[in-house]
Amino acid sequence: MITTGLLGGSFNPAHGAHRAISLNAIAALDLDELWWLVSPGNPLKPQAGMAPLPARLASARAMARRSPIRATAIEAELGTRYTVDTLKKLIRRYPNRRFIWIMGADNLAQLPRWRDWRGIARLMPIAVVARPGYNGRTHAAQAMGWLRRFVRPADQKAHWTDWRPPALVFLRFSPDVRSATAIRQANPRWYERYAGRALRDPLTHSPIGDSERKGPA
Ligand SMILES: Nc1ncnc2c1ncn2[C@@H]1O[C@H](COP(=O)(O)OP(=O)(O)OP(=O)(O)O)[C@@H](O)[C@H]1O
Ligand SMILES: O=C(O)c1ccc[n+]([C@@H]2O[C@H](COP(=O)([O-])O)[C@@H](O)[C@H]2O)c1
Repeated sequence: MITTGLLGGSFNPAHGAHRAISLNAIAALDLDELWWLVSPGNPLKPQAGMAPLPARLASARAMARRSPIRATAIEAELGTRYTVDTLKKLIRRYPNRRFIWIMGADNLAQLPRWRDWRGIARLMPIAVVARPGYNGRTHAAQAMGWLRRFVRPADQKAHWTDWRPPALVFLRFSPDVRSATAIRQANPRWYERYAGRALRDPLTHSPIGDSERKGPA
């Protein structure tokens, strides 16, 4: 079994905190690999301000260099946008892997708005990474109303492959305030440096569509 963490995101763009939490999660959860699932489009985020997928994937590839992190836009190939659909397909497609879903505490807060979020928790264990400004108890009260009974002690995190989902573990690394929002505010045209690149997905080797390279509306 190849243990594989999954960090889904917009990566608009990828930044140092993505890398830092991923490397820390690899160590904490004893992962063989961690995949960044660069989303074709978060169903809850507006299209406006979202850089083209090839630029976001290119930024993720650059940020993941020389590490066990693999940046992929596999959802574009699978034709999925909702996490529950993606995870079902990945489990079917990679039977020799054991997956764990990883997300920042900000995403735990909005999890009840995701399609079939309890179904997601039944598919694989979930690791929630602390993020400055998001306190699990106050911000994620709704999600925790159901998930609290499945919380595992953090000191057992390396044994997550023994857990039968639903199972949830909280990971606390040194707090990292970096965010894609701050990067976009400082440099709204960050994606221009990646314009015009022919791109193959590092995981699936499929060409990544470049239909709208112009940039955010
Ligand atoms: N500084 C951070 N600490 C903990 N988790 C983070 C941090 N930055 C991003 N994440 C997590 O990484 C995943 C992908 O994040 P995303 O691509 O949305 O970056 P972001 O910085 O949150 O973007 P934006 O500011 O545009 O919302 C999410 O699960 C998010 O919670
Ligand atoms: O499945 C859903 O309903 C759903 C709703 C909102 C976000 N997600 C996923 O959550 C992950 C984090 O997204 P983001 O934009 O906050 O980086 C990414 O993989 C999205 O596809 C999934």
